[in-house]
Amino acid sequence: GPDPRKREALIRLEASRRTGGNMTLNEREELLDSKLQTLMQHDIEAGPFSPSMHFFKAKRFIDQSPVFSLIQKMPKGAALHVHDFAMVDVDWLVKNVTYRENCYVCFTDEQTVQFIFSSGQPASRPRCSSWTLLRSLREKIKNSTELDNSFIGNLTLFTEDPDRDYPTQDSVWKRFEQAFLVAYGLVTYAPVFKDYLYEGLRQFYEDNIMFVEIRALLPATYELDGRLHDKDWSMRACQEVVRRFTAHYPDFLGARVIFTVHRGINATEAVKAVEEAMELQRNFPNIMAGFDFVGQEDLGRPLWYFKDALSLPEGRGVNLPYFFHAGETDSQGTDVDQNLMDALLFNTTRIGHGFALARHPVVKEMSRKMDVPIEICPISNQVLKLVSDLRNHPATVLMAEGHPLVISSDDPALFRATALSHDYYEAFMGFGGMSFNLGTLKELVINSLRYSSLPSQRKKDAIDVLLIKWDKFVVESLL
Ligand SMILES: O=c1[nH]cnc2c1ncn2[C@@H]1O[C@H](CO)[C@@H](O)[C@H]1O
Repeated sequence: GPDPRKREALIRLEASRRTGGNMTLNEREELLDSKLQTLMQHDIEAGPFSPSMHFFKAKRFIDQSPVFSLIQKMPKGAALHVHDFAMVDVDWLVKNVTYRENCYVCFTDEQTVQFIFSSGQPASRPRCSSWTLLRSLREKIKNSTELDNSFIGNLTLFTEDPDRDYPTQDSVWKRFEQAFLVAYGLVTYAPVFKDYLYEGLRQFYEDNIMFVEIRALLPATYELDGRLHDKDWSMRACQEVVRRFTAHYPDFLGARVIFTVHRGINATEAVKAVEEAMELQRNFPNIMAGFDFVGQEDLGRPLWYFKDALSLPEGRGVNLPYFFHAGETDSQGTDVDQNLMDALLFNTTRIGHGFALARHPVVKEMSRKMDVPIEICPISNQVLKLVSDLRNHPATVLMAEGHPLVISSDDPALFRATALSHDYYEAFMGFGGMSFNLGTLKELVINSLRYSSLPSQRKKDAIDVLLIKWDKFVVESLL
């Protein structure tokens, strides 16, 4: 029969390969780890949470889990994959922003709403009721709770029965893009744009995050009289807000912007976008991190279609880092399914999602050799219907193999999730079950800074600060 010692050695070898498997834990960390293992065991056995449960149903169970509360207190380093207008809990948008002066609402024929701030009656829009000043509407209906709840419903995807409400990927993506449009009129009002970013950083900081990279469309912002501001204004606004925030919270390291455009644009528009990105990179080197495409990958153009635009920086000797979304798809063998390969050929710094990676063995090897990490966003992948049971997520395999990766949250506000903690919980409990331990979490949080776009010295300092925070977290969690 098999040699038991050889069996032991193989088990240890395999454990050492997985994410965090090679982390050496000190005595205190070992203590916390055994406590953590007990808590995990309890969550797995006592239920009713299971990684097969949709996040919208699982959330109230996760919220009561002691593992979750430990993860909330854990310093999480950086959030590297989040979208501009999906950062702030929508309660803030409704309770704070829509209660400001000069806020108008109109009701669309698709059961949704639009907002605008204006000093006078705004020009009416097609397929939308005439604009009503929210203050007058609220005075008229007296009790605004129902109205406010309907706004919250419009701004998120949250529902009791996600499978009934979103039967297909296309239907959930349609609602998803609609929700961004509802927020649009609020967050592009210039004063709100700044306040939104500040509040977003505050909510991320509160979730024990030190640094954020934001995928931002940088749309024109507007003033009460309709005057518009351009991307330079938005970048300066980001710079100013980040400075103000870090002055107030000195242990926060800041935020950087990955300029994004929709992948539905044509080749000429792409050239213009890449040129704009190069200019932003030149003018705002501290806060600008690079360039990416967004939107539903299956419906958009493949990366290879944009090859001329994407080759411009190299041709001009300009450094424009790429952070491409790729492989956020179930399609196989289509042009879009080549995006993973092309992202690497264009020297992407990281890969957003990479859900299709397991089906591309050569790309997988390349990304490992090039040390290009995959940004895994478990809740987003579940809500947008790439996977239902998280135990079937390709990240289970990637983490078992110790593939370079980071955990992020994509659009926490739309999923009613915390900045990063719910995604960490889902990844931790879903992708590894009892095979994960404190070392897994430690490697994930270190990865988040290691694979950030911070320049190397700042990165080193950031990891030092993180490790000090980590030790403090370990000690405090043992009390
Ligand atoms: O997971 C994602 N994949 C691709 N695009 C996304 C994802 N989440 C959000 N957006 C895109 O980001 C824009 C707001 O900045 C949204 O309009 C949406 O198209």
